[in-house]
Amino acid sequence: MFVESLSLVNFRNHSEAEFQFEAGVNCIVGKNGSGKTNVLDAVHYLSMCRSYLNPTDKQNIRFNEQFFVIQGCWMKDEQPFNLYCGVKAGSKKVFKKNKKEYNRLADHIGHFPVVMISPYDTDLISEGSEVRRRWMDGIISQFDHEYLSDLQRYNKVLDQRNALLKLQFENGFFERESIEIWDEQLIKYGTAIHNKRVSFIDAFIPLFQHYYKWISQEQESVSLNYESKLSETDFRTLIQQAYPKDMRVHYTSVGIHKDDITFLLEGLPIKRFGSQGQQKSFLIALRLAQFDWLKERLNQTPILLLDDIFDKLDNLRVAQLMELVSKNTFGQVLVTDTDEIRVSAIFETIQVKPKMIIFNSELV
Ligand SMILES: Nc1ncnc2c1ncn2[C@@H]1O[C@H](COP(=O)(O)OP(=O)(O)OP(=O)(O)O)[C@@H](O)[C@H]1O
Repeated sequence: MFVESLSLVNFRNHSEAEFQFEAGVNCIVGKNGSGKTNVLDAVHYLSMCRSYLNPTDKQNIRFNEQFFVIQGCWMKDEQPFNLYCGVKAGSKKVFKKNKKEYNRLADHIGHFPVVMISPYDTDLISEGSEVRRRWMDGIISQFDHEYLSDLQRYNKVLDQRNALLKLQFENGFFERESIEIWDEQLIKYGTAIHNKRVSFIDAFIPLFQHYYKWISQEQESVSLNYESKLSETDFRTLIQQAYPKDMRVHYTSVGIHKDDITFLLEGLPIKRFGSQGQQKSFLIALRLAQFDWLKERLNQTPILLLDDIFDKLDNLRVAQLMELVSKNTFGQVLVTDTDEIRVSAIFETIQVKPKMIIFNSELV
């Protein structure tokens, strides 16, 4: 599967732009701020129905414009698929496959997979638990649509339960029976989600450890620890125990919306104890494992988007990584860099001839 062409109108800094890609390695080269990452993000949009960089659709419209359109032609099993995403200020996002609009965006997820490796991945380590939950949910949802609907239902019920807790608090009374109405559904969806998260992390760890060892060439041990109160106590007991607290804070204080994943290096949180180099290797290993995971589950090779990887690693590591991803087991790769000479030299060392797309920022 690969993206053959892409056209952008008013998407971030691109007023109008068209790109043709090859099925193998493609290199987008241009100055800082010329819009290379935005091209990768447009590919991400057509795959995941949302931006990798900015989850608020409207903020991706070019400044002072009213809409953006991204269109792309994907080749999958030798069939072309025309994907369309349109966002207009004040209207609902429109997403189409072969001119037919989706009723539910969830139906698109998992059919045109991509994996992005980006400098913003550091958020996975440095930011709060929500970012890590979103990462895990994003992967599981691509191959398990039941998981995605359970998650959507869970979040809906959670919002309703929280709204009721708040309303009762504002009106100065507490009526447990009316809140309990929401508990059954919360327990049902929450427990199913929790079980799937446990299985995912268990199966994902060995893949991730394999890639970490490969990229770091070090012997240090790394792991992922899924943290959830539901692993110690069943959700029903937790919810009942939490009533006094929920009443006080007027929101639901236990559940899978509080889960986290700790990234471990030698058994300690990498956030506090890992060097910058170790953190970079950790994140790349996480993404490569994600790639393998999706490829196996979806029976479809994701497109690999490598943003600014050359600034992240030393030349030797970059060459090693490029050699890996240029092999047949990886499919289409889109790479960005600022330096044409550097990027050409690296690909020459590994005897790969990428398609070069050179940005002339004046055209943007
Ligand atoms: N909504 C928007 N409208 C217009 N321009 C935007 C919008 N959002 C971002 N930009 C512009 O896009 C540019 C950044 O694009 P992008 O991150 O793709 O560049 P890049 O070529 O990847 O840069 P670098 O090499 O520094 O990573 C910035 O100039 C930014 O101001």
